[in-house]
Amino acid sequence: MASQLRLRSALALVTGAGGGIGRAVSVRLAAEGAAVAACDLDGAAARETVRLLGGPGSEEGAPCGAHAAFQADVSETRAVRRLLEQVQACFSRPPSVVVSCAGITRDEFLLHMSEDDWDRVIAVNLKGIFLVNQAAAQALVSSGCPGSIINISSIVGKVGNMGQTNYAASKAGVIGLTQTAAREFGRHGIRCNSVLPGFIKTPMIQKVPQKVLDKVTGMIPMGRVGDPEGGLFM
Ligand SMILES: CCCCCCCCCCCCC[C@@H](O)CC(=O)SCCNC(=O)CCNC(=O)[C@H](O)C(C)(C)COP(=O)(O)OP(=O)(O)OC[C@H]1O[C@@H](n2cnc3c(N)ncnc32)[C@H](O)[C@@H]1OP(=O)(O)O
Ligand SMILES: NC(=O)c1ccc[n+]([C@@H]2O[C@H](COP(=O)([O-])OP(=O)(O)OC[C@H]3O[C@@H](n4cnc5c(N)ncnc54)[C@H](O)[C@@H]3O)[C@@H](O)[C@H]2O)c1
Repeated sequence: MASQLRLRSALALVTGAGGGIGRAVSVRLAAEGAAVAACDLDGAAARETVRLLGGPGSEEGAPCGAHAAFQADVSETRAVRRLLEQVQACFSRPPSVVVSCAGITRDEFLLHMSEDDWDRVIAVNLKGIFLVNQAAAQALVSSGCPGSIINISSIVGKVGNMGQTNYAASKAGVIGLTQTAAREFGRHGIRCNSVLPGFIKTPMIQKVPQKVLDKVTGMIPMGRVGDPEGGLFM
Protein backbone atom coordinates (compact mmCIF):
# COMPACT_ATOMS: atom_id res chain seq x y z
CA MET A 1 0.00 0.00 0.00
CA ALA A 2 2.90 2.33 0.73
CA SER A 3 3.87 2.32 -2.97
CA GLN A 4 0.40 3.66 -3.79
CA LEU A 5 1.38 6.99 -2.20
CA ARG A 6 4.88 7.15 -3.64
CA LEU A 7 3.83 9.80 -6.17
CA ARG A 8 0.79 11.31 -4.46
CA SER A 9 2.09 14.88 -4.66
CA ALA A 10 3.49 14.57 -8.17
CA LEU A 11 2.14 16.00 -11.39
CA ALA A 12 3.37 13.90 -14.31
CA LEU A 13 3.43 15.04 -17.93
CA VAL A 14 3.51 12.08 -20.33
CA THR A 15 3.95 12.71 -24.06
CA GLY A 16 2.86 9.99 -26.47
CA ALA A 17 0.36 9.13 -23.73
CA GLY A 18 -2.11 7.78 -26.24
CA GLY A 19 0.27 5.06 -27.40
CA GLY A 20 1.31 1.70 -26.03
CA ILE A 21 4.16 2.60 -23.72
CA GLY A 22 2.89 6.11 -22.91
CA ARG A 23 -0.53 4.76 -21.89
CA ALA A 24 1.03 2.05 -19.71
CA VAL A 25 3.32 4.64 -18.10
CA SER A 26 0.33 6.92 -17.44
CA VAL A 27 -1.65 4.10 -15.82
CA ARG A 28 1.29 3.17 -13.59
CA LEU A 29 2.01 6.74 -12.55
CA ALA A 30 -1.66 7.28 -11.67
CA ALA A 31 -1.74 4.00 -9.75
CA GLU A 32 1.09 5.33 -7.60
CA GLY A 33 -0.80 8.52 -6.84
CA ALA A 34 0.37 10.99 -9.49
CA ALA A 35 -1.90 13.40 -11.32
CA VAL A 36 -1.31 12.78 -15.02
CA ALA A 37 -1.24 15.31 -17.87
CA ALA A 38 -1.60 12.99 -20.86
CA CYS A 39 -0.40 14.57 -24.09
CA ASP A 40 -0.50 13.15 -27.58
CA LEU A 41 -0.59 14.28 -31.22
CA ASP A 42 -3.78 12.25 -31.29
CA GLY A 43 -5.97 14.13 -28.84
CA ALA A 44 -8.65 11.47 -28.83
CA ALA A 45 -6.07 8.86 -27.84
CA ALA A 46 -4.88 11.09 -25.00
CA ARG A 47 -8.47 11.50 -23.81
CA GLU A 48 -8.94 7.74 -23.94
CA THR A 49 -5.91 7.34 -21.68
CA VAL A 50 -7.41 9.82 -19.20
CA ARG A 51 -10.72 7.97 -19.39
CA LEU A 52 -8.86 4.78 -18.48
CA LEU A 53 -7.34 6.63 -15.51
CA GLY A 54 -10.88 7.39 -14.41
CA GLY A 55 -10.36 11.11 -14.26
CA PRO A 56 -12.62 13.94 -15.41
CA GLY A 57 -11.04 15.88 -18.21
CA SER A 58 -11.40 12.94 -20.56
CA GLU A 59 -13.97 14.83 -22.61
CA GLU A 60 -12.67 17.58 -24.92
CA GLY A 61 -12.83 20.90 -23.11
CA ALA A 62 -13.86 19.25 -19.83
CA PRO A 63 -12.56 20.92 -16.65
CA CYS A 64 -9.29 19.60 -15.32
CA GLY A 65 -9.63 16.95 -12.68
CA ALA A 66 -7.12 14.56 -11.17
CA HIS A 67 -5.93 13.91 -14.71
CA ALA A 68 -6.28 15.80 -17.99
CA ALA A 69 -5.68 15.26 -21.70
CA PHE A 70 -3.80 17.63 -24.01
CA GLN A 71 -3.23 17.62 -27.76
CA ALA A 72 0.16 18.77 -29.04
CA ASP A 73 2.78 17.98 -31.68
CA VAL A 74 6.04 17.73 -29.72
CA SER A 75 8.05 18.62 -32.82
CA GLU A 76 6.45 22.07 -32.96
CA THR A 77 8.05 24.78 -30.80
CA ARG A 78 4.88 26.82 -30.28
CA ALA A 79 2.84 23.71 -29.55
CA VAL A 80 5.23 22.60 -26.81
CA ARG A 81 5.32 26.06 -25.23
CA ARG A 82 1.51 26.14 -25.31
CA LEU A 83 1.40 22.65 -23.82
CA LEU A 84 3.45 23.64 -20.77
CA GLU A 85 1.35 26.79 -20.35
CA GLN A 86 -1.87 24.75 -20.53
CA VAL A 87 -0.62 22.13 -18.09
CA GLN A 88 0.42 24.78 -15.56
CA ALA A 89 -2.86 26.64 -15.99
CA CYS A 90 -4.77 23.41 -15.45
CA PHE A 91 -2.85 22.16 -12.41
CA SER A 92 -1.42 25.45 -11.03
CA ARG A 93 2.09 24.01 -11.00
CA PRO A 94 4.75 22.67 -13.39
CA PRO A 95 5.00 18.91 -13.90
CA SER A 96 7.57 17.44 -11.49
CA VAL A 97 7.73 14.24 -13.54
CA VAL A 98 8.07 14.30 -17.33
CA VAL A 99 8.11 11.12 -19.42
CA SER A 100 8.80 11.70 -23.12
CA CYS A 101 7.29 8.73 -24.96
CA ALA A 102 6.16 10.45 -28.19
CA GLY A 103 7.97 8.82 -31.10
CA ILE A 104 7.63 7.50 -34.64
CA THR A 105 9.37 5.23 -37.13
CA ARG A 106 9.76 5.68 -40.88
CA ASP A 107 11.81 2.57 -41.64
CA GLU A 108 13.74 2.13 -44.90
CA PHE A 109 17.23 1.06 -45.91
CA LEU A 110 19.61 4.02 -46.07
CA LEU A 111 20.15 3.42 -49.78
CA HIS A 112 16.51 4.30 -50.37
CA MET A 113 15.53 6.50 -47.42
CA SER A 114 13.83 9.78 -48.33
CA GLU A 115 14.99 13.06 -46.84
CA ASP A 116 11.47 13.61 -45.56
CA ASP A 117 11.50 10.32 -43.66
CA TRP A 118 14.86 11.30 -42.16
CA ASP A 119 13.69 14.79 -41.24
CA ARG A 120 10.37 13.72 -39.72
CA VAL A 121 11.84 11.03 -37.47
CA ILE A 122 14.57 13.39 -36.22
CA ALA A 123 12.01 16.16 -35.69
CA VAL A 124 9.68 14.04 -33.55
CA ASN A 125 12.06 11.70 -31.77
CA LEU A 126 14.98 14.05 -31.11
CA LYS A 127 13.88 17.67 -31.53
CA GLY A 128 10.63 16.79 -29.74
CA ILE A 129 12.60 15.69 -26.70
CA PHE A 130 14.76 18.81 -26.91
CA LEU A 131 11.64 21.01 -26.90
CA VAL A 132 9.81 19.15 -24.11
CA ASN A 133 12.89 18.86 -21.89
CA GLN A 134 13.70 22.56 -22.34
CA ALA A 135 10.16 23.81 -21.71
CA ALA A 136 9.62 21.54 -18.71
CA ALA A 137 13.00 22.37 -17.15
CA GLN A 138 12.46 26.11 -17.68
CA ALA A 139 9.11 25.85 -15.88
CA LEU A 140 10.66 23.90 -12.98
CA VAL A 141 13.67 26.22 -12.64
CA SER A 142 11.56 29.38 -12.70
CA SER A 143 9.32 27.95 -9.97
CA GLY A 144 12.24 26.56 -7.95
CA CYS A 145 10.82 23.04 -8.06
CA PRO A 146 12.83 19.82 -8.33
CA GLY A 147 11.87 17.27 -10.96
CA SER A 148 12.60 14.05 -12.83
CA ILE A 149 12.69 13.82 -16.61
CA ILE A 150 12.67 10.41 -18.29
CA ASN A 151 13.33 10.25 -22.03
CA ILE A 152 12.43 7.07 -23.92
CA SER A 153 15.28 6.17 -26.26
CA SER A 154 15.73 2.60 -27.65
CA ILE A 155 18.29 -0.19 -27.65
CA VAL A 156 18.53 0.69 -31.35
CA GLY A 157 20.23 3.92 -30.31
CA LYS A 158 23.10 1.81 -28.94
CA VAL A 159 23.36 -1.19 -31.29
CA GLY A 160 21.68 0.02 -34.50
CA ASN A 161 19.05 -1.85 -36.47
CA MET A 162 18.73 -2.56 -40.18
CA GLY A 163 16.24 -0.22 -41.84
CA GLN A 164 16.45 2.40 -39.11
CA THR A 165 19.30 4.83 -39.74
CA ASN A 166 16.94 7.74 -39.02
CA TYR A 167 15.41 6.17 -35.93
CA ALA A 168 18.75 4.89 -34.58
CA ALA A 169 20.33 8.32 -35.03
CA SER A 170 17.39 9.97 -33.26
CA LYS A 171 17.54 7.53 -30.34
CA ALA A 172 21.34 7.81 -30.05
CA GLY A 173 20.81 11.56 -29.96
CA VAL A 174 18.30 11.15 -27.13
CA ILE A 175 20.98 9.34 -25.11
CA GLY A 176 23.53 12.13 -25.63
CA LEU A 177 20.95 14.88 -24.99
CA THR A 178 19.86 13.17 -21.76
CA GLN A 179 23.40 12.62 -20.46
CA THR A 180 24.21 16.29 -21.06
CA ALA A 181 20.93 17.60 -19.67
CA ALA A 182 21.55 15.52 -16.54
CA ARG A 183 24.86 17.34 -16.04
CA GLU A 184 23.24 20.75 -16.55
CA PHE A 185 19.99 20.18 -14.64
CA GLY A 186 21.49 18.53 -11.56
CA ARG A 187 22.33 21.87 -9.95
CA HIS A 188 18.60 22.74 -10.22
CA GLY A 189 17.47 19.56 -8.52
CA ILE A 190 16.20 18.07 -11.77
CA ARG A 191 17.17 14.49 -12.64
CA CYS A 192 17.30 13.42 -16.27
CA ASN A 193 17.55 9.80 -17.41
CA SER A 194 16.83 7.77 -20.52
CA VAL A 195 15.36 4.29 -20.90
CA LEU A 196 16.32 2.00 -23.82
CA PRO A 197 13.63 -0.65 -24.34
CA GLY A 198 13.90 -3.57 -26.75
CA PHE A 199 10.89 -4.71 -28.77
CA ILE A 200 7.69 -3.96 -26.84
CA LYS A 201 4.32 -5.14 -28.13
CA THR A 202 2.68 -1.84 -29.14
CA PRO A 203 1.25 -0.42 -32.39
CA MET A 204 4.76 0.80 -33.25
CA ILE A 205 5.99 -2.71 -34.06
CA GLN A 206 2.95 -3.73 -36.12
CA LYS A 207 4.68 -2.70 -39.36
CA VAL A 208 7.74 -4.87 -38.69
CA PRO A 209 7.85 -7.82 -41.13
CA GLN A 210 7.18 -11.07 -39.28
CA LYS A 211 10.43 -12.59 -40.58
CA VAL A 212 12.33 -9.78 -38.87
CA LEU A 213 10.39 -10.10 -35.62
CA ASP A 214 11.10 -13.84 -35.66
CA LYS A 215 14.81 -13.17 -36.22
CA VAL A 216 15.11 -10.70 -33.36
CA THR A 217 12.84 -12.60 -30.96
CA GLY A 218 15.21 -15.55 -31.39
CA MET A 219 17.93 -13.42 -29.78
CA ILE A 220 15.80 -12.45 -26.78
CA PRO A 221 16.49 -14.70 -23.76
CA MET A 222 12.77 -14.81 -22.81
CA GLY A 223 11.94 -15.79 -26.41
CA ARG A 224 9.29 -13.11 -26.71
CA VAL A 225 8.91 -9.35 -27.07
CA GLY A 226 8.09 -7.30 -23.99
CA ASP A 227 4.71 -5.92 -23.01
CA PRO A 228 4.14 -2.28 -22.08
CA GLU A 229 2.89 -3.16 -18.60
CA GLY A 230 6.25 -4.76 -17.89
CA GLY A 231 4.88 -8.24 -17.26
CA LEU A 232 7.72 -8.87 -14.85
CA PHE A 233 6.19 -12.01 -13.48
CA MET A 234 4.40 -13.34 -16.58
C1 LIG B 1 22.08 -6.63 -27.93
C2 LIG B 1 21.68 -7.47 -29.08
C3 LIG B 1 20.95 -6.61 -30.12
C4 LIG B 1 20.71 -7.39 -31.39
C5 LIG B 1 20.11 -6.50 -32.44
C6 LIG B 1 18.66 -6.20 -32.07
C7 LIG B 1 18.24 -4.90 -32.72
C8 LIG B 1 16.76 -4.89 -33.03
C9 LIG B 1 15.95 -4.69 -31.77
C10 LIG B 1 15.03 -3.52 -31.96
C11 LIG B 1 14.17 -3.34 -30.71
C12 LIG B 1 13.70 -1.95 -30.51
C13 LIG B 1 12.77 -1.46 -31.61
C14 LIG B 1 12.06 -0.26 -31.10
O1 LIG B 1 12.86 0.86 -30.98
C15 LIG B 1 10.77 0.06 -31.82
C16 LIG B 1 10.94 0.06 -33.30
O2 LIG B 1 11.78 0.72 -33.84
S1 LIG B 1 9.86 -0.99 -34.10
C17 LIG B 1 10.45 -0.93 -35.78
C18 LIG B 1 11.71 -1.77 -35.94
N1 LIG B 1 12.06 -1.78 -37.34
C19 LIG B 1 12.81 -2.75 -37.91
O3 LIG B 1 13.29 -3.66 -37.27
C20 LIG B 1 12.97 -2.66 -39.43
C21 LIG B 1 12.38 -3.90 -40.02
N2 LIG B 1 12.57 -3.93 -41.48
C22 LIG B 1 11.64 -3.40 -42.32
O4 LIG B 1 10.68 -2.77 -41.92
C23 LIG B 1 11.88 -3.63 -43.79
O5 LIG B 1 12.85 -4.66 -43.93
C24 LIG B 1 12.39 -2.39 -44.53
C25 LIG B 1 13.60 -1.80 -43.84
C26 LIG B 1 11.26 -1.36 -44.63
C27 LIG B 1 12.83 -2.80 -45.95
O6 LIG B 1 11.77 -3.53 -46.55
P1 LIG B 1 12.04 -4.34 -47.90
O7 LIG B 1 10.75 -4.96 -48.28
O8 LIG B 1 12.76 -3.46 -48.85
O9 LIG B 1 13.07 -5.48 -47.52
P2 LIG B 1 12.75 -6.80 -46.63
O10 LIG B 1 11.81 -6.49 -45.53
O11 LIG B 1 12.43 -7.94 -47.56
O12 LIG B 1 14.18 -7.06 -45.97
C28 LIG B 1 15.30 -7.44 -46.82
C29 LIG B 1 16.16 -8.36 -45.99
O13 LIG B 1 16.67 -7.63 -44.87
C30 LIG B 1 16.28 -8.29 -43.67
N3 LIG B 1 16.02 -7.29 -42.62
C31 LIG B 1 15.25 -6.19 -42.75
N4 LIG B 1 15.21 -5.51 -41.59
C32 LIG B 1 15.95 -6.23 -40.71
C33 LIG B 1 16.28 -6.05 -39.33
N5 LIG B 1 15.83 -4.98 -38.63
N6 LIG B 1 17.05 -6.96 -38.71
C34 LIG B 1 17.52 -8.03 -39.42
N7 LIG B 1 17.25 -8.27 -40.76
C35 LIG B 1 16.46 -7.36 -41.36
C36 LIG B 1 15.04 -9.06 -44.00
O14 LIG B 1 14.86 -10.11 -43.09
C37 LIG B 1 15.37 -9.52 -45.40
O15 LIG B 1 16.23 -10.63 -45.31
P3 LIG B 1 16.07 -11.85 -46.35
O16 LIG B 1 16.45 -11.24 -47.69
O17 LIG B 1 17.02 -12.87 -45.85
O18 LIG B 1 14.64 -12.25 -46.30
N1 LIG C 1 7.52 -0.43 -29.00
C1 LIG C 1 8.82 -0.68 -28.99
O1 LIG C 1 9.30 -1.78 -29.34
C2 LIG C 1 9.79 0.40 -28.54
C3 LIG C 1 11.08 0.01 -28.20
C4 LIG C 1 12.00 1.00 -27.81
C5 LIG C 1 11.61 2.33 -27.74
N2 LIG C 1 10.36 2.65 -28.08
C6 LIG C 1 10.00 4.07 -27.98
O2 LIG C 1 8.98 4.20 -26.98
C7 LIG C 1 8.17 5.35 -27.28
C8 LIG C 1 6.71 4.94 -27.31
O3 LIG C 1 6.57 4.01 -28.35
P1 LIG C 1 5.29 3.03 -28.46
O4 LIG C 1 5.81 1.68 -28.72
O5 LIG C 1 4.37 3.28 -27.32
O6 LIG C 1 4.66 3.57 -29.81
P2 LIG C 1 3.15 3.92 -30.17
O7 LIG C 1 3.15 4.15 -31.63
O8 LIG C 1 2.23 2.94 -29.55
O9 LIG C 1 2.94 5.32 -29.40
C9 LIG C 1 3.58 6.49 -29.81
C10 LIG C 1 2.65 7.64 -29.48
O10 LIG C 1 3.31 8.86 -29.79
C11 LIG C 1 2.38 9.71 -30.42
N3 LIG C 1 3.08 10.68 -31.27
C12 LIG C 1 3.65 10.45 -32.46
N4 LIG C 1 4.16 11.58 -32.95
C13 LIG C 1 3.88 12.55 -32.05
C14 LIG C 1 4.14 13.94 -32.01
N5 LIG C 1 4.77 14.56 -33.01
N6 LIG C 1 3.71 14.64 -30.94
C15 LIG C 1 3.06 14.02 -29.92
N7 LIG C 1 2.78 12.71 -29.90
C16 LIG C 1 3.20 11.99 -30.96
C17 LIG C 1 1.49 8.79 -31.23
O11 LIG C 1 0.25 9.40 -31.54
C18 LIG C 1 1.36 7.59 -30.29
O12 LIG C 1 0.24 7.69 -29.47
C19 LIG C 1 8.67 5.87 -28.62
O13 LIG C 1 9.57 6.95 -28.40
C20 LIG C 1 9.42 4.69 -29.22
O14 LIG C 1 10.44 5.10 -30.11
C21 LIG C 1 9.42 1.75 -28.47
